Amino acid sequence: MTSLSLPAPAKLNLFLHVTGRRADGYHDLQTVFQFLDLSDDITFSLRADGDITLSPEIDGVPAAQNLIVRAARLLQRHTGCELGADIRLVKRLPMGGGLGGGSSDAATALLALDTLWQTGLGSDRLADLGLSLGADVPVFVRGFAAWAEGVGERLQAIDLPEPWYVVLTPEAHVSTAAAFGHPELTRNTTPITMRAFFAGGGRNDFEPVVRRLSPAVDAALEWLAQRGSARMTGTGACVFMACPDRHEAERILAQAPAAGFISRGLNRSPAHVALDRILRPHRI
Ligand SMILES: C[C@@](CO)(OP(=O)(O)O)[C@H](O)COP(=O)(O)OP(=O)(O)OC[C@H]1O[C@@H](n2ccc(N)nc2=O)[C@H](O)[C@@H]1O
Ligand SMILES: Nc1ncnc2c1ncn2[C@@H]1O[C@H](COP(=O)(O)OP(=O)(O)O)[C@@H](O)[C@H]1O
Repeated sequence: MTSLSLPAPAKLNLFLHVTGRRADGYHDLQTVFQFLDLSDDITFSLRADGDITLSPEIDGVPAAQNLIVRAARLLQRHTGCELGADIRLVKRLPMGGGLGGGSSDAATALLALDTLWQTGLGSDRLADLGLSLGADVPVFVRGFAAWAEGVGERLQAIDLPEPWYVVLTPEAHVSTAAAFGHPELTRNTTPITMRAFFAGGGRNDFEPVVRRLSPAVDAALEWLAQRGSARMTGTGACVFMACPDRHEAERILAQAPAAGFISRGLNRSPAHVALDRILRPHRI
């Protein structure tokens, strides 16, 4: 195999609790991750000389800081692999919106290059490696919808309904570090059980602080909440609502005062579905 194309899907945090602050300054979380069928697409072509190239570059993100290139370099360093890759990125996921696009791109790079370079780490070790790039990378590497604890690395598969979502993308950039560092963030939410989540429990602890930081997020949440159960994903700025069907999601989006998209919730990452098809084309 000399080249490989894989999607890098978005995620939603169906709820997000901050349950404590750790000695290293990071925060313990409880969350549920589900994937969306909206993805970036990334093509990896083998190079024999060890170079990593990325095109096109993302405006404002130099290639060396792009999580795709950082993931590729990390895998090279970790395995001693002397191969390289030319990488083409089709970016569709809004950035900095709590949809996890950068982490998902990094995870897809780890999965694709582990295959293309035949470094054979597999998803457990890739997930450990990916954690050093970002707290959201492991769930994308593992590829199953998950109940998550710790900083998001302790994952347990969870079987969720796969509804159509309407997702609004208000014009706001909310820095993850600023949201975690906000003096008014609730940092001691009592952990809940999976049963309580399925009974409708859980919220996003970042909503109050992000609504105060961003009038656009506040307005989008207020508008969506008039139509059903609306929530913010991650540290924002995107907000979402599950709908009974695709038609209803389209209808709500058409009336929305902010830009957005509709997308299906998925319990299995499209990156894994695509990789399985490539590696095991004859399996039913
Ligand atoms: C909040 C979540 C929920 O899924 O999503 P996003 O809103 O970013 O999508 C994630 O936990 C975000 O993970 P990620 O975006 O990978 O964060 P990182 O780059 O690892 O961390 C950025 C900064 O946020 C703070 N941080 C992050 C995670 C965490 N559990 N505790 C923290 O205090 C730290 O100050 C860190 O330096
Ligand atoms: N491949 C990438 N795609 C998106 N963002 C990236 C990428 N590589 C690095 N970044 C940086 O990561 C930041 C967070 O991006 P993203 O993962 O889309 O948002 P979030 O963490 O809110 O879900 C971006 O603003 C950008 O500076």
